[in-house]
Amino acid sequence: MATKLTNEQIQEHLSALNDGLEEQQQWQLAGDKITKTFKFKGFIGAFGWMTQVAIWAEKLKHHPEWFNVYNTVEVALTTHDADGLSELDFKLAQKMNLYAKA
Ligand SMILES: C[C@H](O)[C@H](O)[C@H]1CNC2=NC(N)=NC(=O)C2=N1
Repeated sequence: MATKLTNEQIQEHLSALNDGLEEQQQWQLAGDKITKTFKFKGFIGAFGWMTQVAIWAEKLKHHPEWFNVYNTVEVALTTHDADGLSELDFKLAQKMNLYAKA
């Protein structure tokens, strides 16, 4: 079962996650969630990325909240079982960044 991170741990993880990313591409802390909007080349770009992420989400047993319109995917990550953010949110966020680059 995932453990809820402290505010200090969240700040550390967030800095590491956003390291080297332009401001537009950074994850934001929004209450008990981290959020980011991803843009792709068209719907197939967006949906292809979602498919890759979905396979990872199943592996991690950790699933995103997301909303897709055409080439845009709005993502919010949180750990429902922990009632806050856990390591798993940052693991999944890292994978999302990685697949968005490829
Ligand atoms: C049993 C199963 O692993 C849990 O219900 C998982 C599934 N996916 C999950 N995803 C997210 N985002 N938070 C959870 O607490 C969570 N729990």
